[in-house]
Amino acid sequence: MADHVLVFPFPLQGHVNSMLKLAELLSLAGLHVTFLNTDHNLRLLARHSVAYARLDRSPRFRFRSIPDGFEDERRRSASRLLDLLESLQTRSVGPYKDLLLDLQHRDEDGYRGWPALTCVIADGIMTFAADVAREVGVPAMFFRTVSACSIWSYLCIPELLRTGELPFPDDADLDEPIRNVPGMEGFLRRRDLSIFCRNAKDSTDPRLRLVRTATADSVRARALILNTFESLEPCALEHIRSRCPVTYCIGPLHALLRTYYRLTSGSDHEEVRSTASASLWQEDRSCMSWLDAQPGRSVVYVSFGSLTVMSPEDFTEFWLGLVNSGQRFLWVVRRDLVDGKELGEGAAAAGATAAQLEKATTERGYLVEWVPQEEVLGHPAVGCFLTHSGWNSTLESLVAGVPMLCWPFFADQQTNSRFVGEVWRVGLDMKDMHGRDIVEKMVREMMEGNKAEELRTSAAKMAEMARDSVSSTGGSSFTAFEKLIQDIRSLRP
Ligand SMILES: O=c1ccn([C@@H]2O[C@H](COP(=O)(O)OP(=O)(O)O[C@H]3O[C@H](CO)[C@@H](O)[C@H](O)[C@H]3O)[C@@H](O)[C@H]2O)c(=O)[nH]1
Ligand SMILES: C[C@H]1CC[C@@H]2C(C(=O)O)=CO[C@@H](O)[C@@H]21
Repeated sequence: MADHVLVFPFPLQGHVNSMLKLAELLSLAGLHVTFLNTDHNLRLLARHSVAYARLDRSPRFRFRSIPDGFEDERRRSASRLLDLLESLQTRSVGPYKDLLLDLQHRDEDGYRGWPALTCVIADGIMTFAADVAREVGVPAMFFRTVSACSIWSYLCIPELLRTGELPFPDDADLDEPIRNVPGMEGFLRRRDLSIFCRNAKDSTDPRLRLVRTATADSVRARALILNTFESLEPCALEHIRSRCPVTYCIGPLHALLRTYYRLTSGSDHEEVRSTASASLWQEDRSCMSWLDAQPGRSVVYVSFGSLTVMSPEDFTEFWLGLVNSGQRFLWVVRRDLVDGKELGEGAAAAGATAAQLEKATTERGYLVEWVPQEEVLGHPAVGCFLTHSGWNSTLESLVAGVPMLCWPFFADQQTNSRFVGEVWRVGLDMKDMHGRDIVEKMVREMMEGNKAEELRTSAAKMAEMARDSVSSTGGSSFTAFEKLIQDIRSLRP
């Protein structure tokens, strides 16, 4: 008898990336998988993702979509996250329930031989997705796309509020240590809690409430699945397990997927990095040829993920800092990276210095709108990653052994970057710092001299730990994934 899982990510790039990898893994392990997108994202995936093209032909995999309730085709940007969630909860919930009811029966929709739904794996930020599944009699598990350290800090929000550590006073010293996140007492400062905590004036702040309640609900699930590995976050995981004993750590998912490709194809699949891409935007592959022409470890790869927005001033300061550092750089400049501007206007915002910047960029830099990031990080020319510390980017950099310079924007990123700098020691944390001189100084530290060598050595060790965790001979994530499959199979009605 076969099993069938519906995987439903929150419809943003960072969530779709990891959950599509999870979905592909489930299918490689022999399960039937329905991957649920919003109509908007399915159109983008179908146009731009290499993984989509391959998976859509696979007999055990199918894509389905429902409306997200937004009328327009504009990007689902950081400023619209709460509206997007609200719209999913109110307008998409009907079509979602209808789909689940359909999938409870076999052979619907012409898919002969497809088994009835065994379980739903929903993004933990969408509590309603599991509620509806249970309502129609389908068991549900949660997948959280963020780090265990940030999840644990979110679980401590009630205690931070109770003890008065939250909200921060108006004139808060952001370097003040945080005392009520057990296990992080020695190094977590106010500034390392999510910006959602920093910005909250009281406990009713909507973003604070979202991460607090969604996280509390995620750990009440029958199982929680995380894209991390045991040896990376042992302390946070121990605390999370005190609330949610069945927590599967199966990351880094992109590395586990490579293990499975090797096992199922019998060869060391060289194309894996590109075939796994779940991009919602067109990847500009010309950057790979540009990288081919650069010396080993000479390039600073710069990307702030899919949601970060920065002021024209910060954009200019980053650009000047990179140019003044004298290093080569490859920079992902999304159309909507610079606040309220289109690509090109950001450059214009540099004002009088634009010509100077452009000349230096032509000599040493390369600006693109979107790249195949896993491949870029795996390229020998890349020496460090200037990142916003999104969890996928962090894991991709860890696996590639590339040291990180962190400039977090929001959500889990403030906490991730502290771990990169202080706990894992595989990079430097530049949070809350601004200005060309800082950028120049820190980029130089990352790329030249003793510090750079130290960071490379610890990044290489960390990469080895990550690879060990996905090894088919007893790796913790590999083993946890096998247990997860057994758990899912045991749910069959
Ligand atoms: O040019 C690019 C730039 C990025 N990526 C990929 O896009 C993903 C970006 O994900 P992430 O690094 O996690 O950043 P965000 O897009 O900002 O992700 C959101 O979702 C993550 C998972 O929940 C959170 O950790 C972040 O804080 C949140 O902003 C990664 O897999 C990258 O490989 C590309 O493929 N090409
Ligand atoms: C919807 C955004 C706010 C919190 C979400 C999140 C998480 O904690 O799961 C991380 O990054 C953002 O994409 C999500």
